[in-house]
Amino acid sequence: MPSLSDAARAAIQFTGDQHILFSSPDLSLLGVEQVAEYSVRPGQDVSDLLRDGDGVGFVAFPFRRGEPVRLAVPERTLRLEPGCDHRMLLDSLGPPPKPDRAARTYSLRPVEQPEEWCGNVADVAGAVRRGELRKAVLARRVEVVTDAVIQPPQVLGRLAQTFPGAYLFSAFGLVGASPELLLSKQGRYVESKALAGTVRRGGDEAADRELARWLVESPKNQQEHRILRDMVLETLAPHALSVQVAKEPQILKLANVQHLMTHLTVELKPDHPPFLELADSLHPTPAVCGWPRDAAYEVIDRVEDWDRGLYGGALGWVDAEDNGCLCVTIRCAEIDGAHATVFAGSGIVADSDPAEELAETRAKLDALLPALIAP
Ligand SMILES: C=C(O[C@@H]1C=C(C(=O)O)C=C[C@H]1O)C(=O)O
Repeated sequence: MPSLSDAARAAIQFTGDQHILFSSPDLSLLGVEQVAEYSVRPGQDVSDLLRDGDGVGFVAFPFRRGEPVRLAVPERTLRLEPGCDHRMLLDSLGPPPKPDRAARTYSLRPVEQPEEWCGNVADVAGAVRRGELRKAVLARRVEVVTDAVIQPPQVLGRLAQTFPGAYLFSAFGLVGASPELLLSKQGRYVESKALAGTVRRGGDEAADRELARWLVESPKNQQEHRILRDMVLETLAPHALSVQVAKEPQILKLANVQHLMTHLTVELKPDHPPFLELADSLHPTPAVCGWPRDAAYEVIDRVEDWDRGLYGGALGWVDAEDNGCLCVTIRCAEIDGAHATVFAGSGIVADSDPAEELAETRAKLDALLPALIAP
């Protein structure tokens, strides 16, 4: 297995926790040294900005369409190609600077009161039953307060252990391990791994299989998934020479939950739009917003009195040759010193049960909380 060069190690040591990192199972990128940050429009040609650095930029779409997309261009980007264990990058960050002292206390506080959030779920399910929209994704937050600084590299290291197949990121003030691929592009080929429909894990293989079968046979989850699958397919189809997609969703099994997943591979027409523009046409998908998009935004505005910021957005990289990879910005936390805010959302359709949706967000939060509060 190839290892990092000494120069790369030195660069990483040099940047301490100023690094910006995005890691997929087959490629890890670590941006180092003076990161220039720009606000860009998704249709903008960013290749000149990228060439001011070394040809790669880290990108974050906020949840809200129309808000500027953030592009951070590092002077140097370290790449680990397929075959490398992306955890090597994290390991090579070395032990994070020792906190003044170990954390002794942790407190967790749901920012949205669970009863109120459940009331909103019932309200939105009613709107779906009345035909105002087909699906909306409602989110909630948990605040973590501890008595020592939370170290992003440490959190990332724990997430990498628990979620080895995830898109890991530590960038733009967020740390997370997303299971969902909005879009990746290599030359004329794009891929998307759309997730919607969730069930918890069981205690053993047999229980997992039983729960997965329930998920596959659940009309409510199939409907949530179908809305997403159709939208992704219909958005990419006009640009496609060919599309490969299975008729039925697969099960994606994570450490905390199982999802329905549709994996699409598309060969683009030669005159296809650039990567960020294609990603923008998908974003935000019904996995994090709902459908129709405008009606879902309206419902979210009505019941959520906070700004999702980058949560529910898309995060990843783009290069000067118009290749790139963006995951859906979920299963993540905003870290600020000894304070973190963790996000989780859930797709609401006509027969959503508030208590079940609340339990689903709890299972999703389980992806992050142990990594933040591990002693
Ligand atoms: C919105 C989130 O997750 C999304 C919602 C899902 C669902 O409702 O079943 C499943 C996967 C994700 O696309 C989140 O984790 O915050």
